[in-house]
Amino acid sequence: MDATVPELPSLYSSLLIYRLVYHPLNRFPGPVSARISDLWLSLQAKDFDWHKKSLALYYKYGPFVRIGSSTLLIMHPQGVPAMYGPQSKCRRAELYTTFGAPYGILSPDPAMHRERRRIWSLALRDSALRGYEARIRSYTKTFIDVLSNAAEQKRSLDVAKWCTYLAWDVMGDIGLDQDFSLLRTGEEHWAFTLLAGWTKAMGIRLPPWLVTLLKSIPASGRAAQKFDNFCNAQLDAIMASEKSGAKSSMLGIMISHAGPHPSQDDLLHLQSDCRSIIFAGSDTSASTLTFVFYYLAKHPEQAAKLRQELLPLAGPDGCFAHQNIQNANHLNAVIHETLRLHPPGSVIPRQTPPEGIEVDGTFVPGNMTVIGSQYVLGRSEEVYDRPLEFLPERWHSKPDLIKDRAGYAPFNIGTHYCVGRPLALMVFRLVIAHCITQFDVQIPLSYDGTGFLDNVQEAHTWRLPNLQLCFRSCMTLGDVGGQCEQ
Ligand code: HEM
Repeated sequence: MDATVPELPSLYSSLLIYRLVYHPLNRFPGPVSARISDLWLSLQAKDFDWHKKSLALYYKYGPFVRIGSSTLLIMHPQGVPAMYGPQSKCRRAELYTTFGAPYGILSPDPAMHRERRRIWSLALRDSALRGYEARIRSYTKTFIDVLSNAAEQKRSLDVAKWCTYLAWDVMGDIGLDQDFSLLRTGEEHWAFTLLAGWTKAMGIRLPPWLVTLLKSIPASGRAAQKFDNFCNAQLDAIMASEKSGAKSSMLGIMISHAGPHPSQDDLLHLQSDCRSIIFAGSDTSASTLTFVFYYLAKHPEQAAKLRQELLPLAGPDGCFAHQNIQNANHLNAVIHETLRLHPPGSVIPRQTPPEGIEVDGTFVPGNMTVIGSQYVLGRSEEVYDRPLEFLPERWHSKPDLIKDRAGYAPFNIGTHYCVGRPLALMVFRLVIAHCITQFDVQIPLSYDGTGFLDNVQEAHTWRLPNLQLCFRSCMTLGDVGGQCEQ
């Protein structure tokens, strides 16, 4: 029977007493208000600095912190295999239902996820990646033209903005067979501005029931609908060209898999996967490249080391083939070290199985939401020696600087690990190799760059502030010398 209005106070008091006194997560420490309401997390996340706040919780309470009525933050390296690993029985948490599920690769249904993942893997297998390589090089060349222009004029440029344009152009072309020309025109595209607004709103981490409610309100649902329409239009455009035989993009490969007469379900899967290509593949790559350039500007000795490793691997025209650099130790180490310190998509929720899970001897009850934090693990003395320093050598010549390898999983592990990992790494290697062998990266004289890390925001992926850096052609370094002005 439904509770009547006079019964509501006693219902809420019982709920309050249960959450405060009898709840199975009660033995875990954490702020008292977090025990009472899941809105506590949204209030913390609303300033888009949850990464800093979770680190503060780790320092105050340790690796297990209760951050919601039934939500536990687990910042223990062994929590990674326990929550996400191949043997883990944890499932995707309810949050995923707000990402357009039940269709596409983000579906919480294991069988549906397996099938969509198989199709994504076809679009990202080695032979497909080889087909994408020349296109990545072509956008890298346009990116280098932008850097060269600024270098010739001895002015700095906003690396965060240009890396974002590069990432969007690459994903647009490889993912959707569309040249959005952001690098060439230097102009934003409205669809990406919309997506940025939407991911930022998602970064507030409202409880899933509230997100669903807000999406049903016409005004707030309109932006999401406009973005969905944009994605669906991309799909329609490729389907039209598919009929004339073009299968050169990830989405094209997925469409061709559905056959000449896709069912309504096939279409819904493709629409959802089209959104995932855009959502998962662009901001993640843009922020990683931006952080790489930031660290190379701060650590010129690392840039020199990279150059020394890479120059002998270049072809006669100065270009790099991915197969020649994919095993370059220091290049890979710079990427790993950057992802260790700034993992995009660090907060990944899971639901524990009814029997619960064990993390290094600590029992976590069943049917709870558990969340890891790669950001915190990347800064933990339990996982790394000198965790706050940028030391790529820990990934090859100084392995002692890593204490527990289980803690490093920026692409996640297990059934849901990032299917785009090989593509992302290929893009990073090609862009970094071409840029760092042609340019020296510097922080301008009049801008010390210290505010950059402080002002980075976290909203599912990173939201980056302006990062002004100078690129100086390696050829001209000798004759002019010194740093450029902002
Ligand atoms: C720096 C680059 C990237 C990072 C750090 C990253 C990270 C991640 C992480 C942590 C997950 C796991 C999410 C979960 O368990 O729920 C994931 C999943 C996923 N990523 Fe990435 N990603 C990156 C780039 C890409 C790219 C370029 C693409 C697309 C081409 C992509 C597509 C996906 C997809 C589709 C999934 C869902 C996989 C599944 O559910 O089976 N990612 N990514």
